[in-house]
Amino acid sequence: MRALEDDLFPSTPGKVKIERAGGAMNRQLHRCFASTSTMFLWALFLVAMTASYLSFQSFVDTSSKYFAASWGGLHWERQIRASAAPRRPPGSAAGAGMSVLVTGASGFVGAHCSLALRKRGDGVVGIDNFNAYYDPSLKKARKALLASHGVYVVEGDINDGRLLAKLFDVVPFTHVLHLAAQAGVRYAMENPASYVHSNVAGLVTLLEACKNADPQPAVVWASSSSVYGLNDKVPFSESHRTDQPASLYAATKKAGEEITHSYNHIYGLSVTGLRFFTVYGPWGRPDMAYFSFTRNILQGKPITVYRGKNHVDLARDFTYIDDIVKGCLGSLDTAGRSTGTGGKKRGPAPYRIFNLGNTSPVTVPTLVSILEKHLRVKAKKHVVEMPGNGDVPFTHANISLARQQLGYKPTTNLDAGLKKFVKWYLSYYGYSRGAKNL
Ligand SMILES: O=C(O)[C@H]1O[C@H](OP(=O)(O)OP(=O)(O)OC[C@H]2O[C@@H](n3ccc(=O)[nH]c3=O)[C@H](O)[C@@H]2O)[C@H](O)[C@@H](O)[C@@H]1O
Repeated sequence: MRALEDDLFPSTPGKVKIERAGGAMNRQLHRCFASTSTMFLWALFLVAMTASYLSFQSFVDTSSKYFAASWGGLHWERQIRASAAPRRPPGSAAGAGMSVLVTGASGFVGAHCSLALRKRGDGVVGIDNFNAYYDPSLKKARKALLASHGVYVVEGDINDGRLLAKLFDVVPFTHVLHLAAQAGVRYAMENPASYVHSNVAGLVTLLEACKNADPQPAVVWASSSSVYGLNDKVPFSESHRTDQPASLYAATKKAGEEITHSYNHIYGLSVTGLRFFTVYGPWGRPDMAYFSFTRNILQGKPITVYRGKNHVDLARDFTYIDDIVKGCLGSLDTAGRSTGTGGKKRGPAPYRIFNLGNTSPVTVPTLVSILEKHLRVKAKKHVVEMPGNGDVPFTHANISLARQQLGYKPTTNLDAGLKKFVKWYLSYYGYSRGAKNL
């Protein structure tokens, strides 16, 4: 059965039939149909134009909303300049002070370093994308803490080259402390693309901005102990093999070391890569074992403890956050200048790599018993063989190079560090007030 619309808007065969029939009546009809189809085409054209206009408008709205809300404008620039201004007393022995762009400033290490820099009088501007890899409310709380000390954190991604260029336009940063990354060894099997996005593409976007900046900043950035991968010579020294990564995470960090080397070589960027060894402490990362174990133990939930082959316990060179902060600030203080300008280097610039570890590995079961002691709760342990998910059986740092060149000297052992972590945890999550709001 033909529908009403079929009669009003005949198909092409119908139109042919009318032409064949001839006659005034048919010509009339033809004109009528011709004008109807022209109207139809015009209507279609108008609908298409309106649709594309509307979608363009919504694109413009969304992006301008994003940019207007996140960055740009005179007020924003004033905030950036104020945050970036060093506040060391004139004539201070430590010099005039640095202006540091800290990426991942609302992350664990980023927040601690930003605060330490600010406290000693350096200028700091943060950038963080507040992604949901772990509870963003913890990142917002760190941001609020930084704001209360006069450190402004821009909400944005290191893949946003326009934003980075704008930041360098507003402030001649002397240093970049690049800590933004997709962290976590095992999560790389779930979301490999996020590692490439942040640790490779994001890194290159950032280095491009640094290379284009005038003056070029010195770059200090977070590599990882995981680059040692299957290396079994202990303790791990910077000269050991790092070409056998055990996870995609490790591979992207190793790629970062090679990528930064090329920017150092071609453009004269001063680069210092820091291989962090399992950093822990207050305001830490909820995805890490010491943190999630604490949460589960307090909630009476079981914890999974991985064990290596032949029932050998896994071990880590757990490093306390305050020691890592000292290593980062020592690296910034000793970083030589970048030598490039206008995309060309004028001479060689420093390229350095340091282990920042604790030099005393502790097994995972020992970590658990220290937590039990400080929490005064017994853990429900579920011991399983380490799955093939990128983990390495142990890490152990040789820190001679960092000691020699940065004056790096870790002073907090795991027991003392976890005591501080537990104190913070209980207070942050309201345990001391009996709220248990986890
Ligand atoms: O040193 C580093 O560079 C890396 O340190 C940590 O990686 P990882 O040492 O694996 O730290 P955790 O995830 O806290 O694991 C610590 C130990 O606990 C074990 N573990 C972890 C989780 C779990 O449920 N059970 C368990 O026994 C792991 O196998 C590992 O031996 C960080 O998560 C990485 O981002 C960082 O780059």
